[in-house]
This record gives sequence, structure tokens and C-alpha cells, in this order.
Amino acid sequence: MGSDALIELDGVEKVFGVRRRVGLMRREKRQVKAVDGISFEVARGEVVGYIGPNGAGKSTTIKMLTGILTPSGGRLRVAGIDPARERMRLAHRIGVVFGQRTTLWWDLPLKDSYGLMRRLYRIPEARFKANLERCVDRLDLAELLDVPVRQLSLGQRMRGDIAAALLHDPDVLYLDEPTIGLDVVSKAKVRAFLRQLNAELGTTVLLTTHDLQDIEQLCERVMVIDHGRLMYDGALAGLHAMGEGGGERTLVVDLERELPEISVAGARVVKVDGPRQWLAFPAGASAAPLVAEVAARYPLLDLSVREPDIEDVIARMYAGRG
Ligand SMILES: Nc1ncnc2c1ncn2[C@@H]1O[C@H](COP(=O)(O)OP(=O)(O)OP(=O)(O)O)[C@@H](O)[C@H]1O
Repeated sequence: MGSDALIELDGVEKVFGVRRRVGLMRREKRQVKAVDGISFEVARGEVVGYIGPNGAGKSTTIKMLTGILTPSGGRLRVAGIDPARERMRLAHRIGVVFGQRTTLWWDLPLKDSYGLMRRLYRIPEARFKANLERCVDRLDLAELLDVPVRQLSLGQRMRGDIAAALLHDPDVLYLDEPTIGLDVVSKAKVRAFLRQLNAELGTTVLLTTHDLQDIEQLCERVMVIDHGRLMYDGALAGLHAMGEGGGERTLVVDLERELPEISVAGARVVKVDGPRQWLAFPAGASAAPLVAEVAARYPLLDLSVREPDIEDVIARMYAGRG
């Protein structure tokens, strides 16, 4: 394996035994192969997207990379460490952010959570201060430090969680859905911060997300996993090409009242729900002429453009192969 690889997986597998009730009395034991022989390497300083449909095996992979789960087979190293065997030693080298839950103490002000982290990781005072100052400045946390975590908005909490994951200077940062549920402004802040972190400190980032813009704005390399297997590993551009040109974007139109399907050149109505209609158009085309036409011809309250999501791109990738 390459010597400057920070993350190395060779034929990694994870099998879960699940008991299922069959009829009234019997239980059947079944095995689920969540990860089915995955091999890849991530070099120091790379920012890699790890994407795939629900249940593909992404979280299971990340859990093995943190040492929470032990692989059923294959070989796995992070910073030269076998995660499941030396979980505590690895903890000093990695940072983890799960978008759906916080690692912060719910009832404590943010700064007290950070103080506990300092003791937990035995971070030297000077280093802790420098890292905290940097995160507070770059993630706009100054006004939030005295606020208990439970009072923070989702976007504020996420920024707080990202800072917490970085106080001990990890070499690798795993991000599991870091922008899920965030508004546009918070998403932009998080992405800008991660770009800067990678550029300035060379932190290696492995990111799972359902938001294609996270990938477009952060990752030069993307891996697609499905049914526990690696289906694609390469540049995002190549993934788009396999997905037949990147698919379609959607114009979401809110009309003043319910109307029959509207008709606009270059787009087609794919869904109607009361006064709201969804129009699909090629991802490569400009939305401007469509917006102008809709606004000129129909009683309009609001509209927005939705990017294709990862599920769409992957679905087309498979369709393109078939
Ligand atoms: N502890 C477990 N016990 C049994 N089966 C599990 C366990 N954890 C995950 N699985 C199964 O393994 C498969 C992969 O799950 P995983 O959570 O890794 O997918 P994912 O790609 O992260 O999906 P999502 O995008 O929905 O989070 C799924 O079929 C899931 O039901």
C-alpha cells in the first residue's frame, strides 16, 4: 500500500447478524453484508466525498474507520493505526462530526463543552487556546460560547460541533452529513470553513452527504458505494459523465392559485401539488429564460431552482450502464 496513504482499506467487510420474526414463534437468523469487500486509499490532504443511496454502507464504513465497529474481514488502517484495536490512540488523530447528533453536552454552554474536550484529549493549554481562537473566529462562534447547546439553532450547533472535532488538531476529519437540515447561509459557512481548513492545515477530509453541492464545492474525488461495494472512484466530472450529462435541475414554481399544468418551452412539468408545480429542465441549461417566461405568463408568488441530488445522479449512472 502507498506510504503516504492516511486511510487504507483492503477488502474490508462488515456482516451484521439480524434476527427476523417468521410467523408467530420462529425467529430466523439472517446475515446482512453492509460492507462487501471495499478497498481504497486516501492520501494525506485529500478531500473525498463518500456517497451512495440510503443503506449503501456509508455509515458502517465510517464507524469502522473510527473503531466503533470491528470489520468482519479485510484490513484497515488510519494513520497507520488499526482502529478497532487501538481506538483510544486513534481518537487523538481523528475528528468526527455526525450531522444528525451532537457530541456536545446538551445543557452546558459551548465553551464548557470545549473545556471538557480539552481535558478528555489532554490538549496542551497553548495549543487548545490557539485552535479555539481560530475556530471561534472562522466559524463565528464568539457570541455563542456562553449559550447552552440546547438553545443553539441547528446551523449554530453544527458549527459548534465542527469546532469541537478540531480542538485536538486531528489529521483526519470524518463528516457524516455535515450540512443536513442547514439553511443556505449556514451551508455556505460550513463549506467555506472546510475549504480553508484543508488549504491551510492540510487536514484530510472524508465526507458523506446527500447534497451534491457539498461534493461539487469541496471534493476533487468522489467514491460511490452501493450495496456495500465501491461502484466508482474518481473525479466528480467523470461521475456526471456516467450520469448522462448531470441530469436535470428542477424549477419549483409557487403560483397564486391552482392551475392546470403550465407550459414552458425547454421544461416539463413533473409534479403538481395544489398551487405548486415542479418543472424539470436539463442541468446544463440556464434557468433564466424559464424564470422569465413563467413570470411573464403566469400569476406567480415565488420560485426556486433545485439542484439534482446525489440519488438522481447515481440512479442515472446505473441507468447509463444498463
Ligand atoms: N447495527 C446493525 N445491525 C444490523 N444491520 C445494520 C446495522 N447497521 C447497519 N445495518 C445495515 O447495513 C446496511 C448499511 O447501513 P449503513 O447505515 O451503513 O448505510 P448508509 O449508507 O450509511 O445509509 P444512510 O444514507 O441511510 O445513512 C443497511 O442495510 C443497514 O440496515
